[in-house]
Amino acid sequence: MYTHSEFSLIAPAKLNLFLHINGRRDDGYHELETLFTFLNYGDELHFKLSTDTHISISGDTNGIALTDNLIYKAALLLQTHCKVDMGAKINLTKRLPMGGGVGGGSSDAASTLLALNTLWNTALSLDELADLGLKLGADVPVFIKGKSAIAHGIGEQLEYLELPPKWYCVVFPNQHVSTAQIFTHPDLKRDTPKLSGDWQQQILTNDCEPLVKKLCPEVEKTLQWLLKYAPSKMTGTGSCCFVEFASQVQAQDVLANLPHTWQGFIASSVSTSPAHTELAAIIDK
Ligand SMILES: C[C@@](CO)(OP(=O)(O)O)[C@H](O)COP(=O)(O)OP(=O)(O)OC[C@H]1O[C@@H](n2ccc(N)nc2=O)[C@H](O)[C@@H]1O
Ligand SMILES: Nc1ncnc2c1ncn2[C@@H]1O[C@H](COP(=O)(O)OP(=O)(O)O)[C@@H](O)[C@H]1O
Repeated sequence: MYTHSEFSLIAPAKLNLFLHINGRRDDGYHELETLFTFLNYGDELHFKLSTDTHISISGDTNGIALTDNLIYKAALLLQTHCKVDMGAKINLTKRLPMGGGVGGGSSDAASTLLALNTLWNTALSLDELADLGLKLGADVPVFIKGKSAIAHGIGEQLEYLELPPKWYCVVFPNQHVSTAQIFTHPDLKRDTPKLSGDWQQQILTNDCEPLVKKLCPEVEKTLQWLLKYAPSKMTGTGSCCFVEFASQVQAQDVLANLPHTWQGFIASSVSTSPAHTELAAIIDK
């Protein structure tokens, strides 16, 4: 039984190293194949147990109403599902750009479920938490499971794999892209055949990239600018773009030269989500 009453937990960024869209289901969701990796960089959440059932969020709420915040939705879902008679005071330090394709909202939700499952001693398994998380967003289960993976289905069927660690420079071109807008657009490419054979021998792209480049010229500019350094890609439905390197210095060099109109960060990839690594250390204390 976990007996401490407060701790902090990271909500890491993800990158989609490729994203193929294989079709559209009758409910509007898309069948995907996408490679998720986690970064050692993210939002910071602080959780403090309350003896009443109130759930509050302070810090960088960025104008999102309490009941719309995925952190609140996650906390309420777990509280209701497990009939918990405690609450939580949650503080958010936001570092991940919103609507940037690095999964900040989904990661915040997943870290909230992981943290409160510990703080409230609800003892749900990762499978049970992932099933709950899927109600909040297609990306939440991968953050709950916390292992780099190729996702199938709508993003919830996970095939785990180890990836060699790399350094990334991730650039946010100061434009937010709505996932729903991209997935409802008539021009989105939706007919990429499913992967067969060794995926590492195939051409792996992001099917959202051509459409987002057309809709957001700043994304096109960012991808072009990054090409000076390495092959550039967009993550998820955008708008963040990234380049991959073997060493930190190479990633740092790109960041040092970034035009002032954009924002960026560098981070290394990890096969296990840093939220899981941190939580294991907290529980062991
Ligand atoms: C595309 C991806 C790839 O990682 O990333 P983002 O760019 O958003 O981070 C995700 O699958 C996004 O996951 P998430 O952001 O949790 O999606 P949801 O909240 O469930 O859905 C947002 C919108 O996208 C659509 N959607 C989402 C996932 C999917 N496989 N098909 C869809 O058509 C939904 O219909 C909804 O209108
Ligand atoms: N805690 C949160 N952090 C970020 N976005 C949130 C949060 N709660 C709700 N949202 C909503 O979810 C939308 C998508 O956010 P985010 O996950 O950052 O984008 P993406 O899926 O492109 O990475 C935001 O535009 C915002 O309206």
